[in-house]
Amino acid sequence: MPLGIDRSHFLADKVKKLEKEATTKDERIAALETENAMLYLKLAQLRSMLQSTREEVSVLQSQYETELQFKQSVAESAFKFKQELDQIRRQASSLQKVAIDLPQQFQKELTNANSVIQRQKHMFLSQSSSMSTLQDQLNHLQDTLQDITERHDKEKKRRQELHNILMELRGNIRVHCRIRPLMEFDCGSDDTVTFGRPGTKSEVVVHYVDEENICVRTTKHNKVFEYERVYSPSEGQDQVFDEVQPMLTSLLDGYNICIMAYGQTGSGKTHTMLGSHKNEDYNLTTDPHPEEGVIPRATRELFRLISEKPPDSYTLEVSVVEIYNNDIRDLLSNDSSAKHDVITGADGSLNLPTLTSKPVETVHDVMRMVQYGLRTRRETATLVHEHSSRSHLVVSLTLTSQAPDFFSLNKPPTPTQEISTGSVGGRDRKARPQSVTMSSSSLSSLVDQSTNSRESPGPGSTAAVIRTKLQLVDLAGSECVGMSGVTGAALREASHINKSLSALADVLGALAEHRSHVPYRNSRLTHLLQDSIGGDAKLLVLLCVAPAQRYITETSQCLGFGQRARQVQRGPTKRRLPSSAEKVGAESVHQRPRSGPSLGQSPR
Ligand SMILES: Nc1ncnc2c1ncn2[C@@H]1O[C@H](COP(=O)(O)OP(=O)(O)OP(=O)(O)O)[C@@H](O)[C@H]1O
Repeated sequence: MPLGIDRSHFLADKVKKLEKEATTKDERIAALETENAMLYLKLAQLRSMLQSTREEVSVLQSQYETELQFKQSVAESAFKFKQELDQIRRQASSLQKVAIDLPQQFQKELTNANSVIQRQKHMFLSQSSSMSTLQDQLNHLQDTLQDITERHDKEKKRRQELHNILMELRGNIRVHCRIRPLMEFDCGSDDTVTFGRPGTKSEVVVHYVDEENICVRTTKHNKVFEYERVYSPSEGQDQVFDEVQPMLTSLLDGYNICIMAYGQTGSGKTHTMLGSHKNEDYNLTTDPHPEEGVIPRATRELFRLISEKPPDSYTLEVSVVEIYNNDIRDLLSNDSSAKHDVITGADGSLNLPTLTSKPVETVHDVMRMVQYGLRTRRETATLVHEHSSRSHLVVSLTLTSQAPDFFSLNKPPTPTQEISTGSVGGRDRKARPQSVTMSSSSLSSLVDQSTNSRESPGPGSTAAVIRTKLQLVDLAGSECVGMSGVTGAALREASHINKSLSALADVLGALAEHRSHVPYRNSRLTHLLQDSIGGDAKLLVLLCVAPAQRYITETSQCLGFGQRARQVQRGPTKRRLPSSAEKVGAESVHQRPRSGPSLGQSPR
């Protein structure tokens, strides 16, 4: 083969091949381009699908996230619930345990409580048995105490009775002592702020110890005084009168009675005997008043006792006398300045023949008479207090029994007493013998007035007349002239008061020491009260004391006076008897030596 032909062939072939290949390729390209377009389309479709898918995915994503969150929160809640559940389970299981233990524990505690109750019950039973033993012992002790108290009271009463009998047998003077409360005027010129303070003049130095003892306590000494009865400052008028009351029955039994208040000025004598100055006119009423004193109370009691007796069997008369500057003045007389004197009768009896004596029928009558007398009684305002009594006041109540059967109305006489009767209203001295034996000098005049005014029982009547007298004495107060600050006439009064009171003390001293001479006549006071002091009246001295230091000298003197009075022994008190009266009256001077020297040696 030639090289040029072959090569063109080859090239033609080749071109042809290439052309074929190119056509194939073009076809291929067209196909590919179609395919590519298709693919683009598809791609677009796919893209839009992708887009929507993406959106869906995003929605789903967000849903998923929401769900995831929800799931998470559910999971969290579930976890929490689980935890709570676990806790509840745990609690339930512990509760279960407790529930299981509880009955056992309860049972245990119940058992314990039962045993405690049993123990307590046992203790209670043993305690209540010891309590009841103690209660029994207490009851027993209380019974014993009550028994002892009753026995003590009985013994005390018995002792008091025996003491009283002994006193009566000896003829002792009963002495009571009343301590008044501290009053504003006890300060004197001191500052009232220091009222009652220790170291001041109003300091309380007089102390109530018990019903029978009083103590004076100062920086220098302590001294105890004993009396039949001591009244504390808190005891009132009624308590004082409770002690006085039994004496009044004696008056109806035929004994003379004298109650005398003694003490320094301002110590409460007038308060005790009449009542408080604060009560207008000392309470001149018929009705009882809590503050009224011994005089209205005694009068009321006398009328009460009389009301228990047959009508008209007793009559009462009153006389009111003052001893002022050693003169006796009749405060019921129209002429109260007239002086009266004690007259000694032929039989030795004492009389005040000129004295006024008024019949009385009610307490009001008596108090009206006393009031009348008080209006003229001398009073002066002193530095101690504004109503200082400047005279001794003696209110006498004379009781006349007109009972024909006196002794059936009263106690039977003792064998030593002589009984006879006299004709009432007769002029024969034997017909009115009791009047002569009266301790007061006013008696004779009273006898004359009353016997004359009485309706006489017919001739041959055997009616007995018996007179007894109640003397109620409010003494003027002893006073320290410096302290009371009186001058001029008042100083003279004070001097008379002090003199008469010291005469009274001298009489008691002489009686107590059984001296042969008893100086009754040294003063009108002692002369007037001679029969009551040295004679046979039942005599009660009411000492009145103020508690303040400023009066210590006067108080000590007063308490000493009381001690001296207690030592006086006058022999048995004599009962008034209708027939023996004159005899007793005539003998009164001579009989006294039997009871002790003091009784027989009164100077007449
Ligand atoms: N126990 C008492 N309770 C209350 N007040 C009392 C008591 N005792 C006395 N008094 C009062 O003290 C004052 C003086 O008393 P009272 O006038 O009785 O004294 P007195 O001793 O009679 O004096 P004088 O001797 O100067 O007349 C009065 O205001 C009185 O009311």
